[in-house]
Amino acid sequence: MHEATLILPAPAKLNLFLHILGRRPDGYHELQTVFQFLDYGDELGFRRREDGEIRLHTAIAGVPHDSNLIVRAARRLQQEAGTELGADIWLDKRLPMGGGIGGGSSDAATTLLGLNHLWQLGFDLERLAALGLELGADVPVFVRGRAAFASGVGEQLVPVDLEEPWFLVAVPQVSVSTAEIFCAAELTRNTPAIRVCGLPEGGGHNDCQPVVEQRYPEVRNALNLLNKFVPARMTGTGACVFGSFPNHCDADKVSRQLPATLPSFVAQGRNVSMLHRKLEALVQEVNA
Ligand SMILES: C[C@](O)(CO)[C@H](O)COP(=O)(O)OP(=O)(O)OC[C@H]1O[C@@H](n2ccc(N)nc2=O)[C@H](O)[C@@H]1O
Ligand SMILES: Nc1ncnc2c1ncn2[C@@H]1O[C@H](COP(=O)(O)OP(=O)(O)OP(=O)(O)O)[C@@H](O)[C@H]1O
Repeated sequence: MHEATLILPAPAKLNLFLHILGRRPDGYHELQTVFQFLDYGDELGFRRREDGEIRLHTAIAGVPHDSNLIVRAARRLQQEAGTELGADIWLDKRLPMGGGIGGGSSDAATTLLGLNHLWQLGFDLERLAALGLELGADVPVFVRGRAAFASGVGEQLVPVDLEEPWFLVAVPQVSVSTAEIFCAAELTRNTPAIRVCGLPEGGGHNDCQPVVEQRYPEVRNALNLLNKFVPARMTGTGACVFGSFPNHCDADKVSRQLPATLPSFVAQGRNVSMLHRKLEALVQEVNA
């Protein structure tokens, strides 16, 4: 990482609710959700190469180099731009995999924006979000960097201005496959569409939660534990569960009461992604 010339965050997201409205003929699900970013995430380092090679120097156990979303995002951007430049990339992985907090998708988005900057491509967010959607349904929101009400398969985004509470995120020690939950016969797919963009009255619900609770006792236990202190909900297709607090101190107090078998972290909800804050600061530095 110390050889990197550009270091950027890849923040986590929460799905504050997740309604499944139906299934499309291609198997993807129509959904409605609200995404908010956390001020906690992975960190990526980049350095330009002149020989066109894309080299990720940090391995993730179980993910081959060429399947890593970081490498796939870099190659896709390279191809789209027709550039002969390449990159060395380093990753400080902090987000749990299969946690429903979007780690892989956020890494991909940071790669698209980071290399767009490093290679001076000048692609706008619209174009980068379209490339991101080819890599995963959750990538566009990370590319756009604004808390959003999402519909379609998660790619139709309307920015929303939410409160920015502190969240306690508990991390059950299990990885949940998004595809497995969306394929589940018992998943309900008939929540009526809400018409106003934002949080529904009562905060909505997560249709994936009952399915995951049934199949993964670790997630059920985490919800039971957290529910003793605060109304708890699962994010995305799990495994992480969260509750919100008005300040850091209250969230921290509860986190210290959770058993050692259930790791957790405290982070603030953010309407503007840390990635975009950092890139805007870089651009201002250059212009100063
Ligand atoms: C559950 C969410 O995390 C909510 O933010 C996302 O919708 C999932 O986004 P993601 O992890 O980027 O998902 P992808 O990598 O595109 O898809 C993983 C798998 O989830 C299923 N999938 C995903 C999104 C969607 N709207 N409908 C689906 O049915 C598909 O079976 C797909 O094979
Ligand atoms: N850079 C990466 N970081 C994490 N996972 C990656 C990466 N590249 C590829 N993957 C693969 O993607 C899978 C999903 O990872 P991810 O951490 O994004 O899950 P998630 O938090 O459940 O995502 P989402 O909320 O988008 O469903 C992993 O199990 C892994 O096989």
